[in-house]
Amino acid sequence: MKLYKRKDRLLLFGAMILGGLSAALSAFISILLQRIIDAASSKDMNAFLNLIAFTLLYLTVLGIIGYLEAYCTKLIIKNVTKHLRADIFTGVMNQAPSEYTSRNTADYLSALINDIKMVEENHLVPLMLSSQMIIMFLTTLGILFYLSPIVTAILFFFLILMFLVPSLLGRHMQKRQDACSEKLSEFTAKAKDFLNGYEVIRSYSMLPYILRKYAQSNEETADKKFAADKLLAANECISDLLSILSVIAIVFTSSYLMLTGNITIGTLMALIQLSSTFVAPVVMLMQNVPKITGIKPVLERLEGLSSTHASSPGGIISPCNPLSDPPRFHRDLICTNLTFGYSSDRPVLKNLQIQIEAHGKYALLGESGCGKSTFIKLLTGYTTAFDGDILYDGISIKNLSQEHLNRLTAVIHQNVFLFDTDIYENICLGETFTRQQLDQAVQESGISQFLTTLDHGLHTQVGENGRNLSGGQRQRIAVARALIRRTPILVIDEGTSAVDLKTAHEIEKNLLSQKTLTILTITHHLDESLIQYYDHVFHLENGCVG
Ligand SMILES: Nc1ncnc2c1ncn2[C@@H]1O[C@H](COP(=O)(O)OP(=O)(O)OP(=O)(O)O)[C@@H](O)[C@H]1O
Repeated sequence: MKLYKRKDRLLLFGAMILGGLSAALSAFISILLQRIIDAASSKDMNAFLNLIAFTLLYLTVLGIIGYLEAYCTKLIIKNVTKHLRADIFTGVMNQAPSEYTSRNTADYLSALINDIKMVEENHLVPLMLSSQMIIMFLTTLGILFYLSPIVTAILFFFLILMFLVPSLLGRHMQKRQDACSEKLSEFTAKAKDFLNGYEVIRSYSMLPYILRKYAQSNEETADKKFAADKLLAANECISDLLSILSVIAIVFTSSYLMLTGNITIGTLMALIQLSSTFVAPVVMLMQNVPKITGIKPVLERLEGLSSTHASSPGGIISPCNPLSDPPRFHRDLICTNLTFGYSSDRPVLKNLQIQIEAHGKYALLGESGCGKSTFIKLLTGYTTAFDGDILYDGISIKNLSQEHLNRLTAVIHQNVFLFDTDIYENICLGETFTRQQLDQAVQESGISQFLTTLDHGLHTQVGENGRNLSGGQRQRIAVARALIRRTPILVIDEGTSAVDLKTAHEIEKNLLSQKTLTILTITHHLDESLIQYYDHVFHLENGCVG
């Protein structure tokens, strides 16, 4: 994962130059101060008036450079966070299904929101500030040395002390930032779970229990954040103390130098002013370096999720064009000795042998938990980590891209997911279909039966995960979504279970009567009146087909 794209690196360079320029110019205020005081103490009116004009010019230039630098900084933050969000989202969505489901979705949300915020606050901003502070420090050092080498030597002593502190705290800071990011991710998962469970929480009066659990998670998250902040606070306190100490030492030393006639009052004032501009960058660096080093584990985690790292068997899945690119399936789908388990010690499917002829109608029957959905997952490319083989027209699934598989097989799931948009978009899913294709899918899926009751027809909003529709209506959208793509193989995984018996019967009968469609229906029990339409019924028991 590249944190900065080429354009951003140029911008970063520009911002650093401008920041450095602005910092260097700020340091020169001490020289200006020295000249003004010396002109006043020597009663030189001419020099005094010139200095007023110069100061006005100096402030204008400082203001313009300061604004440009701030503008570039904000632009970099915008660009980097935007492309990080894009990279991570693309990476997550391109993971193989088995990899995607191995993590909680809240982990992904936390990476996209919390971790990117952490990168902004603990990497981008401190990095920009640090580079600016380094230039400010070097310029101040040069001026200081020019004014008084003794004072510079004293400041150097404090400087070494100041640099020692962040290097001692850096590793602890890393651990605490990492722990904080993990806790935030856990907290997001819990909050998401509880919010999704709103209805169960209400109907089972479990709010006090949930509030207790939430409070515990909230407290643990706050504690982890506080643990990281405590270390930062200690770091800030030590650096502040050292900076005050160094200013005091400078005031005494330069006053002594003035008492002994070694420097003018203007130089004394300039040295005092410089001591604070010398210390300020060091303090800033002390406070920011641990943040930059501490964010490393978070960056590594984001790297693991980003699109440049994520592995996908078929690469990035691009949408296919249903009109120009018709899929082909003309012989059979064969599973030979198919064995798979989510853990190596507990196989769900054992030496499964199944042959499905093109255009045939098949049913797979089995009790709950016997592995029916797992079988469908394997057919549709969930993972290739199984024994045996799955052959589409003689080609192993391991040699087919995910995109190709998607064009061969459509699944109507029992639990339908709907996007929070209208019915039309939930059917077309971003692809373009003709009016005729859309009408046909709406008709065959049974959507037409309830469409007239909706004010906005196909453009009715379905709400979050389709909450404005009934379970049966949601399932009919899922049927239309699968049908409109005209994939040669259609898998119905209890896909009409939420529809009333009459409608389910009609939809299934209609699908089974389509001659060119290969159908595999997965169910606990089959509608007796439809058995005649099936070429074969498989019985799945203990992971084997009987
Ligand atoms: N992601 C997963 N990780 C671990 N085990 C899983 C996972 N998904 C399913 N299982 C287990 O695999 C077995 C088969 O589950 P599967 O969902 O395939 O059954 P099913 O026949 O479709 O059940 P149902 O008819 O109730 O939907 C079950 O014992 C289940 O606990």
